[in-house]
Amino acid sequence: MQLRLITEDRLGITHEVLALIAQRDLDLATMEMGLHNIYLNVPDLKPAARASIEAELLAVPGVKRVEPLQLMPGEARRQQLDILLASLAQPVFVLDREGQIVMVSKAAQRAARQRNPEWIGLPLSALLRVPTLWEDLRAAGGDLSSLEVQFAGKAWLLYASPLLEPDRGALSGAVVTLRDAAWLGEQAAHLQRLEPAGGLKALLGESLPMREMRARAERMAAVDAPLLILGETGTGKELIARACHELSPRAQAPFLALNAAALPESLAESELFGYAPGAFSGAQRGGKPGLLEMAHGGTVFLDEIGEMSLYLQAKLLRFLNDGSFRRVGGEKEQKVDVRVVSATHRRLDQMVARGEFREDLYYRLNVLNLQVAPLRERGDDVLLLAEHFVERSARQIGRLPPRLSPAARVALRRAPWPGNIRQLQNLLFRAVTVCDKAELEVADLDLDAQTAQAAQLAPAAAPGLARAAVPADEAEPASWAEAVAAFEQELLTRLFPRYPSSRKLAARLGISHSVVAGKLRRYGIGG
Ligand SMILES: Nc1ncnc2c1ncn2[C@@H]1O[C@H](COP(=O)(O)OP(=O)(O)OP(=O)(O)O)[C@@H](O)[C@H]1O
Repeated sequence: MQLRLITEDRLGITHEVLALIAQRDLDLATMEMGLHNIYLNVPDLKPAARASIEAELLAVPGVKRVEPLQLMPGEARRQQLDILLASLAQPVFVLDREGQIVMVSKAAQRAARQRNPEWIGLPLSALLRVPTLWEDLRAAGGDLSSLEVQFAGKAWLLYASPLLEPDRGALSGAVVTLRDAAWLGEQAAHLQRLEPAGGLKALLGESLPMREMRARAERMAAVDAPLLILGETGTGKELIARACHELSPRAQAPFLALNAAALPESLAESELFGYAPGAFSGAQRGGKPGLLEMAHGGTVFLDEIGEMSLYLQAKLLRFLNDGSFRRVGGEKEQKVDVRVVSATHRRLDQMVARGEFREDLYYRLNVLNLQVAPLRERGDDVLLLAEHFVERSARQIGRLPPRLSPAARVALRRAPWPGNIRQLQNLLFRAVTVCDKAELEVADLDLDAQTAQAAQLAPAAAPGLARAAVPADEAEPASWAEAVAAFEQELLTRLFPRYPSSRKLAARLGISHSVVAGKLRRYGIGG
């Protein structure tokens, strides 16, 4: 039987309690002390004898209360620790000051498929076959992160935190956690998910192109094949890719995105395929898994695929052909199961014709495809989205959402939106944060010169929205020359944000620089 004595803080009280137990000829298995507490484990004490010993203990000066106890505090702590070690999802090892294992999580045993491995007392360096592990850990003050090691036949990343002596701060051991590529993938997916997921419901819009696109996306999400999403910049291609992942059987595994245009070739390669130990000088000694490994079982979204170098295109093609690849600087073939969803604002078919994109890769990526309509072809979705963004921006900064004046609605509806939904979203966020009026006027919208001009060029002003809702491209041109001018202006307005100089535009369109410069001046594009 176990007892807890609540006592005063009096010198000699413990001796008197021990003497009393000894007088009764009882065997004391363990005893623990705390402030105002004495814990006794007396196995031979029978419940029937409890009342009499309690009376004797209470007679000791300073003993205030005596209670039965389920578990001694040390035993309770050990049980809690066992539960903790069993609940950790990753292999965890607690090391002593010699780098020897003193505690192990159940996940480590599960990973190694061993029920009662004899690891306690073994140096972790021997188990992980990294002879210098403890020296390296000590040199790093017990603090190491993402060192690649082999354990139970697969690669893990090792993270260590120091255990320090309370007074001297010297290293008294370390807690070492092993994390696999899938865990890293989940973390990266959380970090990449800037907006709450919401499947196809997150894709607002009731226009015919949007309804058709959602229906098609729903069908394609379920088919486990590469998907290519085509559409202008800012039309929601990434949102659609996420929605397709969430609706697919891979929804529980990570969705990881790489923007091929945002990184130089070598960085994009190591991000996507990872690198092997010692691949670069200065890189982490143990190598690093890439997005493909981290997204195993899930989806990798390759944005701006049209910007991918020919070298990376070849490497990606090989992966799409047989699911295998090598890390940068690595010898070993890796095999993973990942669905590739890619997107571009470029005409890949034309790039193929010009030899800028591999034809074989184009067909591999384009097994399924989705075409996303630009905002100017989505009719009244502009207003629906505008109200949504006004509401959301107001909520974010904690103010009441302003109304859109009728004239502001007409202007929004007529603008060509070369940057599509992203442009609309940014413009309204700016307007809602800068202007504190209850109604946003056209002037508050800060439509840039091109957008404002195009809004004015659109069909005659209408009092209601019904007439104003006619898209600019459906208006009857007065003459051939006006139609050509409208086309040129629309094309240059749309391309200018991506090729923001007459030289870049001329190179993109394959015409002379002076012709482009003249037209930009004529249409007042780019200042
Ligand atoms: N239908 C929609 N409903 C609500 N928000 C949308 C919709 N489409 C896009 N958005 C929002 O617009 C912004 C741009 O979308 P996204 O990044 O998906 O476009 P994108 O086509 O991938 O752009 P880029 O070509 O530049 O990579 C995001 O903030 C997204 O949440």
